[in-house]
Amino acid sequence: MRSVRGVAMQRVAVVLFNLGGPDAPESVRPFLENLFTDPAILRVPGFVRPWLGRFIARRRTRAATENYAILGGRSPLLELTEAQASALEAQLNTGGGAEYRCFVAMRYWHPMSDAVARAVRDWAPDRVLLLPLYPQYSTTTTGSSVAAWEEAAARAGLSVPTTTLCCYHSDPAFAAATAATVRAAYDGARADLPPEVPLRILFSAHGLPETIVKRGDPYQWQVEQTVASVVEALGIEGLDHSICYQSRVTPQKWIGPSTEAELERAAHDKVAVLVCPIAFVSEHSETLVELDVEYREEAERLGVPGYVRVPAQNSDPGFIGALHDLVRRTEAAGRPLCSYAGGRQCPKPFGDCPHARATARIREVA
Ligand SMILES: C=CC1=C(C)c2cc3[nH]c(cc4nc(cc5[nH]c(cc1n2)c(C)c5CCC(=O)O)C(CCC(=O)O)=C4C)c(C)c3C=C
Ligand SMILES: [Fe+2]
Ligand SMILES: [Fe+2]
Repeated sequence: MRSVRGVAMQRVAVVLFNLGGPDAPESVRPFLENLFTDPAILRVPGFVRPWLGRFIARRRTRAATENYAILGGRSPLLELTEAQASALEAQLNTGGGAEYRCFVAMRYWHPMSDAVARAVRDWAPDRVLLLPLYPQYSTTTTGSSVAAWEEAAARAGLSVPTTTLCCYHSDPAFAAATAATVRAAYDGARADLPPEVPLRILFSAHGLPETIVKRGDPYQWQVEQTVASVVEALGIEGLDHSICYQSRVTPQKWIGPSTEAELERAAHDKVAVLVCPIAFVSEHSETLVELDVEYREEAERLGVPGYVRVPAQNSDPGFIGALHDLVRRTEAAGRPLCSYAGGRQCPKPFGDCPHARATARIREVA
Protein backbone atom coordinates (compact mmCIF):
# COMPACT_ATOMS: atom_id res chain seq x y z
CA MET A 1 0.00 0.00 0.00
CA ARG A 2 1.21 3.48 -0.88
CA SER A 3 0.45 6.76 0.77
CA VAL A 4 -0.49 9.75 -1.38
CA ARG A 5 -0.60 13.02 0.60
CA GLY A 6 -1.11 11.02 3.78
CA VAL A 7 -3.99 8.93 2.29
CA ALA A 8 -3.41 5.17 2.01
CA MET A 9 -3.76 3.99 -1.61
CA GLN A 10 -4.27 0.30 -2.29
CA ARG A 11 -2.46 -1.09 -5.31
CA VAL A 12 -4.47 -3.23 -7.72
CA ALA A 13 -2.82 -5.23 -10.51
CA VAL A 14 -5.20 -5.97 -13.39
CA VAL A 15 -3.92 -8.80 -15.56
CA LEU A 16 -5.35 -8.88 -19.09
CA PHE A 17 -5.32 -12.35 -20.65
CA ASN A 18 -5.19 -13.11 -24.35
CA LEU A 19 -3.97 -15.97 -26.47
CA GLY A 20 -0.79 -14.47 -27.91
CA GLY A 21 0.68 -14.82 -31.35
CA PRO A 22 4.10 -15.24 -32.95
CA ASP A 23 6.36 -12.19 -33.09
CA ALA A 24 8.50 -13.48 -36.01
CA PRO A 25 8.28 -16.26 -38.63
CA GLU A 26 10.60 -18.50 -36.57
CA SER A 27 8.26 -18.18 -33.56
CA VAL A 28 5.31 -19.75 -35.40
CA ARG A 29 6.28 -23.35 -34.68
CA PRO A 30 7.12 -22.98 -30.95
CA PHE A 31 3.96 -20.89 -30.52
CA LEU A 32 1.89 -23.69 -32.10
CA GLU A 33 3.69 -26.27 -29.96
CA ASN A 34 2.75 -24.34 -26.82
CA LEU A 35 -0.85 -24.25 -28.03
CA PHE A 36 -1.23 -27.88 -29.05
CA THR A 37 0.49 -29.28 -25.94
CA ASP A 38 -1.96 -27.45 -23.65
CA PRO A 39 -4.24 -30.05 -21.99
CA ALA A 40 -7.14 -27.61 -22.36
CA ILE A 41 -6.73 -27.74 -26.15
CA LEU A 42 -5.53 -31.28 -26.81
CA ARG A 43 -7.57 -33.59 -24.60
CA VAL A 44 -5.64 -36.80 -24.86
CA PRO A 45 -3.80 -38.75 -22.14
CA GLY A 46 -0.80 -36.87 -20.76
CA PHE A 47 1.77 -39.40 -21.94
CA VAL A 48 0.89 -38.93 -25.66
CA ARG A 49 0.19 -35.18 -25.56
CA PRO A 50 3.75 -33.80 -25.93
CA TRP A 51 4.40 -36.07 -28.91
CA LEU A 52 1.01 -35.59 -30.59
CA GLY A 53 0.94 -31.83 -29.85
CA ARG A 54 4.34 -31.31 -31.47
CA PHE A 55 3.27 -33.44 -34.43
CA ILE A 56 0.09 -31.38 -35.02
CA ALA A 57 2.05 -28.13 -34.57
CA ARG A 58 4.64 -29.23 -37.12
CA ARG A 59 1.91 -30.04 -39.64
CA ARG A 60 0.21 -26.69 -39.16
CA THR A 61 3.34 -24.55 -39.20
CA ARG A 62 3.47 -23.96 -42.95
CA ALA A 63 -0.15 -22.79 -43.36
CA ALA A 64 0.07 -20.61 -40.23
CA THR A 65 3.39 -19.08 -41.38
CA GLU A 66 1.78 -18.20 -44.71
CA ASN A 67 -1.09 -16.50 -42.87
CA TYR A 68 1.26 -14.49 -40.65
CA ALA A 69 3.34 -13.55 -43.74
CA ILE A 70 0.28 -11.61 -44.97
CA LEU A 71 0.51 -9.62 -41.70
CA GLY A 72 4.26 -8.93 -42.12
CA GLY A 73 5.44 -12.17 -40.48
CA ARG A 74 3.95 -11.57 -37.04
CA SER A 75 0.71 -11.26 -35.09
CA PRO A 76 -0.43 -7.73 -34.17
CA LEU A 77 -2.15 -9.09 -31.05
CA LEU A 78 0.44 -8.01 -28.47
CA GLU A 79 0.62 -4.36 -29.57
CA LEU A 80 -3.17 -4.14 -29.72
CA THR A 81 -3.54 -5.74 -26.27
CA GLU A 82 -0.91 -3.41 -24.80
CA ALA A 83 -2.84 -0.45 -26.22
CA GLN A 84 -6.02 -1.80 -24.56
CA ALA A 85 -4.10 -2.19 -21.28
CA SER A 86 -2.77 1.41 -21.42
CA ALA A 87 -6.21 2.84 -22.22
CA LEU A 88 -7.83 0.86 -19.40
CA GLU A 89 -5.10 1.77 -16.91
CA ALA A 90 -5.47 5.49 -17.72
CA GLN A 91 -9.23 5.32 -17.22
CA LEU A 92 -9.02 3.31 -13.99
CA ASN A 93 -6.53 5.77 -12.49
CA THR A 94 -8.79 8.79 -13.08
CA GLY A 95 -11.37 7.45 -10.60
CA GLY A 96 -9.22 7.62 -7.44
CA GLY A 97 -9.55 5.20 -4.53
CA ALA A 98 -6.75 2.88 -5.62
CA GLU A 99 -3.68 2.82 -7.82
CA TYR A 100 -4.18 0.50 -10.79
CA ARG A 101 -1.60 -1.03 -13.07
CA CYS A 102 -2.56 -3.18 -16.06
CA PHE A 103 -0.34 -6.10 -17.12
CA VAL A 104 -0.69 -8.29 -20.22
CA ALA A 105 -0.25 -12.08 -19.97
CA MET A 106 -0.42 -14.17 -23.12
CA ARG A 107 -1.13 -17.90 -23.03
CA TYR A 108 1.06 -19.29 -25.82
CA TRP A 109 3.63 -16.60 -26.64
CA HIS A 110 5.50 -13.89 -24.79
CA PRO A 111 4.90 -12.25 -22.39
CA MET A 112 3.65 -15.43 -20.68
CA SER A 113 2.32 -16.00 -17.16
CA ASP A 114 5.63 -16.82 -15.41
CA ALA A 115 7.35 -13.57 -16.43
CA VAL A 116 4.19 -11.51 -15.82
CA ALA A 117 3.56 -13.06 -12.38
CA ARG A 118 7.11 -12.07 -11.37
CA ALA A 119 6.55 -8.51 -12.66
CA VAL A 120 3.28 -8.30 -10.72
CA ARG A 121 4.97 -9.64 -7.55
CA ASP A 122 7.75 -7.04 -7.90
CA TRP A 123 5.16 -4.25 -8.14
CA ALA A 124 3.79 -5.49 -4.77
CA PRO A 125 0.03 -5.08 -5.28
CA ASP A 126 -2.48 -5.44 -2.46
CA ARG A 127 -4.73 -7.47 -4.74
CA VAL A 128 -4.93 -8.86 -8.27
CA LEU A 129 -7.82 -8.93 -10.74
CA LEU A 130 -7.66 -11.34 -13.66
CA LEU A 131 -9.45 -9.93 -16.71
CA PRO A 132 -9.71 -12.26 -19.74
CA LEU A 133 -10.08 -10.54 -23.10
CA TYR A 134 -12.55 -13.28 -23.94
CA PRO A 135 -16.11 -12.08 -23.31
CA GLN A 136 -17.37 -15.70 -23.29
CA TYR A 137 -15.88 -18.27 -20.95
CA SER A 138 -14.34 -21.36 -22.50
CA THR A 139 -12.21 -23.98 -20.80
CA THR A 140 -9.90 -23.64 -23.85
CA THR A 141 -9.29 -19.90 -23.36
CA THR A 142 -10.14 -18.30 -20.01
CA GLY A 143 -10.00 -21.62 -18.13
CA SER A 144 -6.60 -22.43 -19.58
CA SER A 145 -5.22 -18.93 -18.86
CA VAL A 146 -6.48 -18.97 -15.26
CA ALA A 147 -4.97 -22.42 -14.66
CA ALA A 148 -1.60 -21.29 -16.11
CA TRP A 149 -1.72 -18.07 -14.05
CA GLU A 150 -2.40 -19.88 -10.77
CA GLU A 151 0.60 -22.13 -11.31
CA ALA A 152 2.82 -19.21 -12.36
CA ALA A 153 1.72 -17.10 -9.39
CA ALA A 154 2.59 -19.95 -7.01
CA ARG A 155 6.03 -20.35 -8.62
CA ALA A 156 6.62 -16.57 -8.36
CA GLY A 157 5.57 -16.54 -4.69
CA LEU A 158 2.75 -14.12 -5.49
CA SER A 159 0.08 -14.72 -2.88
CA VAL A 160 -2.26 -11.75 -2.62
CA PRO A 161 -6.07 -11.91 -2.83
CA THR A 162 -6.99 -12.60 -6.46
CA THR A 163 -10.36 -12.20 -8.16
CA THR A 164 -11.16 -13.68 -11.56
CA LEU A 165 -13.66 -11.99 -13.83
CA CYS A 166 -14.73 -15.14 -15.61
CA CYS A 167 -16.97 -13.68 -18.37
CA TYR A 168 -19.04 -10.72 -19.50
CA HIS A 169 -20.92 -12.18 -22.46
CA SER A 170 -24.10 -10.20 -21.93
CA ASP A 171 -22.86 -7.30 -19.89
CA PRO A 172 -25.04 -4.34 -21.00
CA ALA A 173 -22.13 -1.90 -21.50
CA PHE A 174 -20.18 -4.49 -23.50
CA ALA A 175 -23.27 -5.26 -25.61
CA ALA A 176 -23.95 -1.53 -26.19
CA ALA A 177 -20.33 -0.85 -27.24
CA THR A 178 -20.37 -3.83 -29.60
CA ALA A 179 -23.76 -2.78 -31.01
CA ALA A 180 -22.40 0.73 -31.71
CA THR A 181 -19.57 -0.60 -33.91
CA VAL A 182 -21.96 -3.02 -35.62
CA ARG A 183 -24.47 -0.20 -36.23
CA ALA A 184 -21.83 2.04 -37.85
CA ALA A 185 -20.74 -0.78 -40.17
CA TYR A 186 -24.36 -1.77 -40.88
CA ASP A 187 -25.33 1.78 -41.86
CA GLY A 188 -22.20 2.10 -44.04
CA ALA A 189 -22.89 -1.22 -45.77
CA ARG A 190 -26.56 -0.38 -46.28
CA ALA A 191 -25.63 2.98 -47.85
CA ASP A 192 -23.19 1.30 -50.27
CA LEU A 193 -25.49 -1.52 -51.34
CA PRO A 194 -28.25 -1.19 -53.95
CA PRO A 195 -31.53 -0.81 -52.00
CA GLU A 196 -32.99 -4.04 -53.42
CA VAL A 197 -30.13 -6.19 -52.01
CA PRO A 198 -30.98 -7.50 -48.52
CA LEU A 199 -28.29 -7.46 -45.80
CA ARG A 200 -27.72 -10.24 -43.24
CA ILE A 201 -25.42 -10.01 -40.22
CA LEU A 202 -23.26 -13.10 -39.69
CA PHE A 203 -22.03 -13.14 -36.10
CA SER A 204 -18.90 -15.24 -36.54
CA ALA A 205 -17.35 -16.75 -33.41
CA HIS A 206 -14.28 -18.96 -33.02
CA GLY A 207 -15.38 -22.60 -33.20
CA LEU A 208 -14.81 -25.39 -30.69
CA PRO A 209 -14.72 -29.17 -31.05
CA GLU A 210 -18.23 -30.43 -30.28
CA THR A 211 -16.98 -32.85 -27.59
CA ILE A 212 -15.71 -29.91 -25.50
CA VAL A 213 -19.16 -28.30 -25.51
CA LYS A 214 -20.82 -31.64 -24.73
CA ARG A 215 -18.57 -31.97 -21.67
CA GLY A 216 -20.03 -28.77 -20.21
CA ASP A 217 -18.06 -25.89 -21.73
CA PRO A 218 -20.44 -22.87 -21.52
CA TYR A 219 -18.86 -21.03 -24.51
CA GLN A 220 -21.48 -21.75 -27.18
CA TRP A 221 -24.33 -20.82 -24.88
CA GLN A 222 -22.53 -17.62 -23.91
CA VAL A 223 -21.90 -16.73 -27.59
CA GLU A 224 -25.67 -17.05 -28.14
CA GLN A 225 -26.27 -14.78 -25.14
CA THR A 226 -23.85 -12.16 -26.54
CA VAL A 227 -25.58 -12.17 -29.91
CA ALA A 228 -29.02 -11.87 -28.29
CA SER A 229 -27.81 -8.90 -26.20
CA VAL A 230 -26.18 -7.15 -29.17
CA VAL A 231 -29.22 -7.69 -31.40
CA GLU A 232 -31.44 -6.26 -28.67
CA ALA A 233 -29.13 -3.25 -28.28
CA LEU A 234 -29.13 -2.73 -32.06
CA GLY A 235 -32.92 -2.48 -32.09
CA ILE A 236 -33.19 -2.94 -35.89
CA GLU A 237 -36.66 -4.19 -36.68
CA GLY A 238 -36.77 -7.44 -38.69
CA LEU A 239 -32.97 -7.77 -38.60
CA ASP A 240 -31.75 -10.77 -40.59
CA HIS A 241 -28.91 -12.37 -38.61
CA SER A 242 -27.31 -15.68 -37.75
CA ILE A 243 -24.52 -17.17 -35.65
CA CYS A 244 -21.73 -19.18 -37.22
CA TYR A 245 -18.34 -20.58 -36.23
CA GLN A 246 -14.96 -20.10 -37.92
CA SER A 247 -11.35 -21.29 -37.55
CA ARG A 248 -11.81 -25.06 -37.47
CA VAL A 249 -8.33 -26.49 -37.00
CA THR A 250 -8.65 -30.21 -36.24
CA PRO A 251 -10.42 -33.05 -38.09
CA GLN A 252 -12.92 -33.70 -35.23
CA LYS A 253 -16.55 -32.53 -35.48
CA TRP A 254 -16.73 -28.83 -34.54
CA ILE A 255 -19.80 -26.85 -33.52
CA GLY A 256 -21.73 -25.30 -36.40
CA PRO A 257 -22.97 -23.94 -38.64
CA SER A 258 -19.58 -23.03 -40.05
CA THR A 259 -19.00 -19.54 -41.43
CA GLU A 260 -18.39 -21.12 -44.86
CA ALA A 261 -21.82 -22.81 -44.74
CA GLU A 262 -23.44 -19.48 -43.86
CA LEU A 263 -21.71 -17.85 -46.86
CA GLU A 264 -23.16 -20.58 -49.09
CA ARG A 265 -26.61 -19.92 -47.64
CA ALA A 266 -26.19 -16.17 -48.24
CA ALA A 267 -25.23 -16.84 -51.87
CA HIS A 268 -28.27 -19.07 -52.27
CA ASP A 269 -30.57 -16.45 -50.68
CA LYS A 270 -28.88 -13.62 -52.68
CA VAL A 271 -28.24 -11.55 -49.56
CA ALA A 272 -25.14 -9.46 -48.81
CA VAL A 273 -23.36 -10.19 -45.53
CA LEU A 274 -21.99 -8.03 -42.75
CA VAL A 275 -19.54 -10.30 -40.91
CA CYS A 276 -19.13 -9.45 -37.24
CA PRO A 277 -16.43 -11.20 -35.14
CA ILE A 278 -18.25 -11.84 -31.87
CA ALA A 279 -15.71 -13.71 -29.70
CA PHE A 280 -12.55 -11.70 -30.50
CA VAL A 281 -12.05 -8.21 -29.13
CA SER A 282 -8.81 -7.53 -31.07
CA GLU A 283 -7.70 -7.81 -34.67
CA HIS A 284 -5.39 -10.76 -35.36
CA SER A 285 -4.85 -13.47 -37.98
CA GLU A 286 -8.37 -14.87 -37.67
CA THR A 287 -9.95 -11.50 -38.47
CA LEU A 288 -7.32 -9.95 -40.76
CA VAL A 289 -6.57 -13.07 -42.78
CA GLU A 290 -9.40 -15.55 -42.31
CA LEU A 291 -12.27 -13.04 -42.45
CA ASP A 292 -10.72 -10.29 -44.58
CA VAL A 293 -8.94 -12.45 -47.15
CA GLU A 294 -10.09 -16.08 -47.14
CA TYR A 295 -13.82 -15.77 -46.45
CA ARG A 296 -14.05 -12.61 -48.60
CA GLU A 297 -12.58 -14.53 -51.56
CA GLU A 298 -14.91 -17.44 -50.84
CA ALA A 299 -17.91 -15.07 -50.75
CA GLU A 300 -16.89 -13.60 -54.13
CA ARG A 301 -16.43 -17.08 -55.59
CA LEU A 302 -19.88 -18.12 -54.36
CA GLY A 303 -21.50 -14.95 -55.73
CA VAL A 304 -22.55 -13.41 -52.39
CA PRO A 305 -23.76 -9.94 -53.52
CA GLY A 306 -21.78 -8.00 -50.90
CA TYR A 307 -19.25 -8.66 -48.09
CA VAL A 308 -18.41 -6.16 -45.35
CA ARG A 309 -16.60 -6.83 -42.06
CA VAL A 310 -17.26 -5.17 -38.71
CA PRO A 311 -13.94 -4.15 -37.06
CA ALA A 312 -12.95 -5.78 -33.76
CA GLN A 313 -13.16 -3.54 -30.69
CA ASN A 314 -9.40 -2.99 -30.10
CA SER A 315 -9.18 0.26 -28.04
CA ASP A 316 -12.63 1.55 -28.96
CA PRO A 317 -13.56 3.94 -26.10
CA GLY A 318 -16.96 2.27 -25.59
CA PHE A 319 -15.29 -1.13 -25.14
CA ILE A 320 -12.58 0.20 -22.81
CA GLY A 321 -15.32 2.00 -20.86
CA ALA A 322 -17.19 -1.32 -20.52
CA LEU A 323 -14.04 -3.04 -19.20
CA HIS A 324 -13.49 -0.15 -16.79
CA ASP A 325 -17.05 -0.53 -15.44
CA LEU A 326 -16.60 -4.29 -15.08
CA VAL A 327 -13.39 -3.84 -13.11
CA ARG A 328 -14.96 -1.21 -10.86
CA ARG A 329 -18.08 -3.30 -10.23
CA THR A 330 -16.06 -6.43 -9.56
CA GLU A 331 -13.94 -4.47 -7.09
CA ALA A 332 -17.05 -3.13 -5.38
CA ALA A 333 -18.72 -6.56 -5.24
CA GLY A 334 -15.52 -8.28 -4.09
CA ARG A 335 -16.34 -11.30 -6.25
CA PRO A 336 -16.42 -12.13 -9.95
CA LEU A 337 -19.19 -10.78 -12.12
CA CYS A 338 -20.60 -13.30 -14.50
CA SER A 339 -23.97 -14.28 -15.83
CA TYR A 340 -23.37 -17.96 -16.30
CA ALA A 341 -26.39 -18.83 -14.18
CA GLY A 342 -28.59 -16.40 -16.08
CA GLY A 343 -28.25 -13.63 -13.51
CA ARG A 344 -25.92 -10.67 -13.57
CA GLN A 345 -23.44 -12.09 -11.11
CA CYS A 346 -21.70 -15.37 -10.63
CA PRO A 347 -23.70 -17.16 -7.94
CA LYS A 348 -20.58 -18.39 -6.18
CA PRO A 349 -16.98 -17.32 -5.64
CA PHE A 350 -14.81 -18.25 -8.63
CA GLY A 351 -13.42 -21.30 -6.83
CA ASP A 352 -16.90 -22.84 -6.69
CA CYS A 353 -18.48 -21.60 -9.90
CA PRO A 354 -19.16 -23.83 -12.92
CA HIS A 355 -16.26 -22.25 -14.81
CA ALA A 356 -13.74 -23.06 -12.12
CA ARG A 357 -15.02 -26.62 -11.91
CA ALA A 358 -14.56 -26.99 -15.68
CA THR A 359 -11.02 -25.60 -15.26
CA ALA A 360 -10.33 -28.13 -12.53
CA ARG A 361 -11.30 -30.91 -14.96
CA ILE A 362 -8.57 -29.68 -17.33
CA ARG A 363 -6.06 -30.15 -14.52
CA GLU A 364 -7.32 -33.69 -13.93
CA VAL A 365 -6.38 -34.70 -17.47
CA ALA A 366 -3.10 -32.70 -17.49
C1 LIG B 1 -8.13 -27.08 -31.14
C2 LIG B 1 -7.63 -25.93 -31.44
C3 LIG B 1 -8.12 -24.60 -31.03
C4 LIG B 1 -9.19 -24.23 -30.19
C5 LIG B 1 -10.16 -25.11 -29.45
C6 LIG B 1 -9.19 -22.79 -30.14
C7 LIG B 1 -10.09 -22.01 -29.41
C8 LIG B 1 -10.12 -20.61 -29.41
N1 LIG B 1 -9.16 -19.75 -29.89
C9 LIG B 1 -9.58 -18.44 -29.74
C10 LIG B 1 -8.88 -17.28 -30.10
C11 LIG B 1 -7.68 -17.24 -30.82
N2 LIG B 1 -7.08 -18.28 -31.46
C12 LIG B 1 -5.91 -17.85 -32.03
C13 LIG B 1 -5.02 -18.61 -32.77
C14 LIG B 1 -5.09 -19.99 -32.91
N3 LIG B 1 -6.01 -20.86 -32.37
C15 LIG B 1 -5.72 -22.17 -32.74
C16 LIG B 1 -6.39 -23.33 -32.33
C17 LIG B 1 -7.50 -23.38 -31.47
N4 LIG B 1 -8.17 -22.33 -30.90
C18 LIG B 1 -4.55 -22.10 -33.55
C19 LIG B 1 -3.89 -23.31 -34.18
C20 LIG B 1 -4.16 -20.76 -33.66
C21 LIG B 1 -2.93 -20.23 -34.40
C22 LIG B 1 -3.23 -19.64 -35.71
C23 LIG B 1 -3.52 -20.68 -36.73
O1 LIG B 1 -2.76 -21.64 -36.88
O2 LIG B 1 -4.56 -20.57 -37.37
C24 LIG B 1 -5.72 -16.45 -31.74
C25 LIG B 1 -4.51 -15.58 -32.02
C26 LIG B 1 -4.00 -15.55 -33.41
C27 LIG B 1 -3.08 -14.37 -33.68
O3 LIG B 1 -3.05 -13.98 -34.84
O4 LIG B 1 -2.44 -13.81 -32.81
C28 LIG B 1 -6.84 -16.07 -30.98
C29 LIG B 1 -7.11 -14.70 -30.41
C30 LIG B 1 -10.85 -18.49 -29.10
C31 LIG B 1 -11.68 -17.27 -28.74
C32 LIG B 1 -11.18 -19.84 -28.91
C33 LIG B 1 -12.36 -20.49 -28.30
C34 LIG B 1 -13.31 -20.01 -27.67
FE1 LIG C 1 -7.86 -20.27 -31.55
FE1 LIG D 1 -18.38 -18.02 -13.02
